[in-house]
Amino acid sequence: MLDEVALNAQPSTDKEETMPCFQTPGPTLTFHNLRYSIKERLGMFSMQWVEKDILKDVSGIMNPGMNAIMGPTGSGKTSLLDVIAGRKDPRGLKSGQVLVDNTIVTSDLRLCSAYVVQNDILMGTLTVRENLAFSANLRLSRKEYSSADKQMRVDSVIQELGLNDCADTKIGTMFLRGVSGGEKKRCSIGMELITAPSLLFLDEPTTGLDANTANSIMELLQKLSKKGKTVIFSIHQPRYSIFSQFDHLTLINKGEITYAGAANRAISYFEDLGYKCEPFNNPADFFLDVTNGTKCSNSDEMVENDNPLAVIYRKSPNFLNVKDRLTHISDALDPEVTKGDRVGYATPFYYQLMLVSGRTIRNILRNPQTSYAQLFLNIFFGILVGLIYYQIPHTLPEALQNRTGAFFFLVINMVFGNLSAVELFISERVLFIHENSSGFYRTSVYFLSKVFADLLPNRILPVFIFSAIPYFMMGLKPDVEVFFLYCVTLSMVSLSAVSLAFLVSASVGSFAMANILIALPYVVMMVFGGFLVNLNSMLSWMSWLNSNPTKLMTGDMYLDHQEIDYSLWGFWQNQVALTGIMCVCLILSYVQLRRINRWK
Ligand SMILES: Nc1ncnc2c1ncn2[C@@H]1O[C@H](COP(=O)(O)OP(=O)(O)OP(=O)(O)O)[C@@H](O)[C@H]1O
Repeated sequence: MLDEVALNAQPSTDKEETMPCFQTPGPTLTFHNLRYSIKERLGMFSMQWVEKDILKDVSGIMNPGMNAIMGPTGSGKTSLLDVIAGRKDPRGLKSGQVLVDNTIVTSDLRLCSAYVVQNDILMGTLTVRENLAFSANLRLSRKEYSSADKQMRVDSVIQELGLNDCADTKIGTMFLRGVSGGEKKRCSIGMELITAPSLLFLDEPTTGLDANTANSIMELLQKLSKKGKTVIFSIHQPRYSIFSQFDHLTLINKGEITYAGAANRAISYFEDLGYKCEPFNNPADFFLDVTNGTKCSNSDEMVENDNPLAVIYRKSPNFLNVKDRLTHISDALDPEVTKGDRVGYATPFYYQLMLVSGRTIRNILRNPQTSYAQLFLNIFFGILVGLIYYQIPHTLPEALQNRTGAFFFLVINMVFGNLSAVELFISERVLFIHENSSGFYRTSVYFLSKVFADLLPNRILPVFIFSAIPYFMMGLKPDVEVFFLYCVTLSMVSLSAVSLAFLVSASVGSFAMANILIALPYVVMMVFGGFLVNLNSMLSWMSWLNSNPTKLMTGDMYLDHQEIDYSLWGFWQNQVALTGIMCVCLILSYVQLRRINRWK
């Protein structure tokens, strides 16, 4: 399906459109008096919350070029980047505005600007080219770009980023060695460059890379900035060759700006304040030392303050100049005109579903361990049950005991054999959040692609194989209709178990939590299912927990003895109940996926 890029050249008829944002040359981004706070509990068990400001009255201007945000760990550089990129929870923004080319932007800016996250988030089983094609197919409108255009865009991004040699190499997973760290970072940048954005945000693009790779990534960004793009990035401790590529530098400490202006004037700014950068010292290290307070000033002007450099910066000509420009922009601002509120998906629902399902299937085929294990487990347990209960006799007491035992075993296997479904949304949670919040596809598309690509191949087909083996080995009724009903019942049990696993998977972010949550209802159902505990002796106040005992179908005599309704409706009401459980769990899973917090 990913090859769609080369196949389908027909124009789209859907009515969706992308926002034609920020064409070259890159926009100027300004931010005014940003105050961003988070809520923190007073103590571990306290019910009281306090507000902590992580950005305090921050203002600035970023023009086309290389704009670096630097500061010590925890100073707020990622928070500033996220707020101006519209990636941070808007509820935390207590005051301030972000403008792009003098127009207010909403947090939907994230859907039409490019943001490269710190930890590369790519589909590991796909090649570099396939990942880029996925981005191109979903994020370029079919009205404006034919398949050939998209193909050309992918090729030119590969060319531009120097990815020719690894274009057809897989990214790599835990089990599969793939491209190098630098190539992965380039591919992550390429995923964003596919839309030819003129505004590009990057969170610590050099972290985790060796010096040379970091340098080449920054050279690449500089090349883009020279073409007129506005490149804004946070960076921790760059070497000199990287620092010398910055056009504009914002230094931040404890959520306040301590310097903002031309990067090559920062040294003289601090020298004027009495700080001396020794010869051969890396200016970037020098600035961090100054901001951290590790370096002392000879100046008497330093005031006794929690963040003295921020106080001094606010009185500096640099800041007064920024303030002046921001006031002019604010005065000319039309509050009715906003950017970012016309943002829609570039491609229609069915097209997204086709591409995302295609990728999911391709991922399963290239990472088939779970599917093989599922199939093997089903065949193994099918034969095991068949051997244990081989040709069940028709005479009492074995007829009854073996049949109830066999059915209990079959149902338990259906339930516990599907525990692997809990990993479905957990393992790809970060990828889903990133792609969904970047406007690749709708939540419903991702959910349905998982349902189609997992339920059918992994959960229904193996059940039929599993069901058939013991059925004939046990010597149950050789009747097509009865065999069909037996398969339907086991499939429904399997689907209900998978749906419950989906719900848990969509609700929590860790496997440990998922295992605890999934085991609980199964154990309760097993105990109160009527097989392990005599229902008649069950405490009356707990009897509401017991499920319909008609699940134990062990022959007319046994059913009569147990006062079980084995009429037509008596049988089908179990299927209806299982279908109900499945539908409720699937709907709730979708609701949970929608509720996942996409904000940082
Ligand atoms: N969503 C959040 N919840 C709680 N605390 C947060 C949140 N976002 C940021 N913070 C806090 O705000 C402060 C600034 O965080 P931020 O990640 O912006 O710093 P940073 O300069 O990028 O640090 P680093 O270099 O270590 O990534 C930190 O103390 C951090 O713990």
